[in-house]
Amino acid sequence: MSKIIIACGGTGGHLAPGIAVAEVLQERGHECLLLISHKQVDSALVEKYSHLDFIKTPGRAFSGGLVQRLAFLASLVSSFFASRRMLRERDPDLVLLFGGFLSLGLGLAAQIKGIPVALHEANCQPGKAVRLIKHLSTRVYLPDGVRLRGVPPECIRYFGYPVRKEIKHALKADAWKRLKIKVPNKLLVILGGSQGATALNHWVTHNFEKLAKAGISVYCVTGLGNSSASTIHEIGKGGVDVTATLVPFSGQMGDVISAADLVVSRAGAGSIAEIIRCRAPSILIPYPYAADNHQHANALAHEQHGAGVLLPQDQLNDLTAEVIELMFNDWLLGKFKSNLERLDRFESSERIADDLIALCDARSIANAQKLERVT
Ligand SMILES: CC(=O)N[C@H]1[C@@H](OP(=O)(O)OP(=O)(O)OC[C@H]2O[C@@H](n3ccc(=O)[nH]c3=O)[C@H](O)[C@@H]2O)O[C@H](CO)[C@@H](O)[C@@H]1O
Repeated sequence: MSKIIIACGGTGGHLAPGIAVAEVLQERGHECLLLISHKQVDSALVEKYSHLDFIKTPGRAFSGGLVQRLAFLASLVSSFFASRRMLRERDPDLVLLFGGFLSLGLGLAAQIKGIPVALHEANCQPGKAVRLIKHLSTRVYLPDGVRLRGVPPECIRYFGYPVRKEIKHALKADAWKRLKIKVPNKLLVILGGSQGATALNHWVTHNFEKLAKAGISVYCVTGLGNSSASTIHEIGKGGVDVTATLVPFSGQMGDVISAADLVVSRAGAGSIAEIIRCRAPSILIPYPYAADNHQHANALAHEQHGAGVLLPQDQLNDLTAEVIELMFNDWLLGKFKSNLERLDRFESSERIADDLIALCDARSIANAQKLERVT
C-alpha cells in the first residue's frame, strides 16, 4: 500500500480532479490525504466525500500589488514549514499537485525531502504555480497538445482531466426528475465554474423573458454567495409556465449538465471535462481576467475540436440570439454531440492512478536496493 498526499484545493477546478484520483487510489487500497483550502467552495464540494481524508491548510493566491505579494510570500513560507512537518509525520511515498497556491509549499518541501512530485496541469495555458514547480517534478500530466518548456519528454504524460466517477451522462428526463424541474420544451443550463459568474447570472435575469417566449427554460448555478435559491416564472408560447431555476451550488453536476439541451459556461478545465463527459453542446464564455487568459485557450481548443462554440465576454450582447439559434439547430447539436463522444477520455483517473502507483513502486524498489548496498 502506498501513501500519497494530494494538494488540490482552492477552486473546484483543482479540487474535483484530486477527488477523482483519490477515489480510484483508495478503492485500490492506497492511502490518500487531500489538502484543501479554507474557502467556502472547498467545504461545499467535499461535503459528500466523507469516505476521503481531507485536511484544511492555509494559503493564498499570488495576486495584486506589493502588499498582496508580500502576504503571498509570507503564506508560502508558512505553507512550506507546515508541509515539512506534515511530510515528517505522514511519510508519504509521493505527492500529487494540481497547481494553484496550495501546491507550491508542499512541492518545495517534498523535493527537499527527496519525495517524488507529480504535477497535473488542467489548462491549455499552464499556470504560474505549474511553471514554477515543473522543475521539481518527476512526472507532469498535461492536456493533449500542450507543451511545457524545460520538462524532458519522458516526464510528460497526456492522460487528460480526471472527472469524478459520479459525473456521468444521464437521460434528460431522468436528470430533470432528480433535479425536481419541469421542462416543457428546451433547457438551457448556465455554469459559472465553482465561484459562479456574475456576468452570466445578470444575463439570465435580463434575458429570461425573451428565452421563455422562445420556449427555453433555464437552470443556472449562480455560485456561493451570489444569490439564494429561487425560481422565476414567465408565460411561454401557448400560455405554458416556463421557469428559470437559480441555485447557488449544486452537488449534482452530472445531472445538471446532462439535463441540458445546451450549456452556457465559463471555460474552466473542470467544467469543460464534465461537459464532455455528459455530452452537452455548449457556448463557452471564457472568464476574461483568468491568469494568462487560460480560459480562452481552453475554450478555443474545445471549439477547434468541433464540440462547442466560443463567445468572448465582450460579445455577450449576441448571446441571446446565439442561444436561440443554436438551441433549435438539431443538425449542429448532433455534430457537437458526436465530437464530444470522441473527445471523452473515460480512463483519465485510472491511468493517472496506475502511473502514480508505478512511481511509488519504483521508489520502494530503489530504496530497498540502496538499503541492501549499505548493509
Ligand atoms: C476563475 C478561474 O480561474 N477558474 C479556474 C479554476 O476553476 P473553477 O473552479 O473556476 O472552474 P472549473 O470549471 O475548472 O471547475 C469547477 C468544478 O467545480 C464543480 N462545481 C461547480 C459548481 C457547483 O455548484 N458544484 C460543483 O461541484 C464542477 O463540477 C467542477 O468540477 O481552476 C480550473 C483548473 O485549473 C481553471 O481551468 C479555471 O479557469
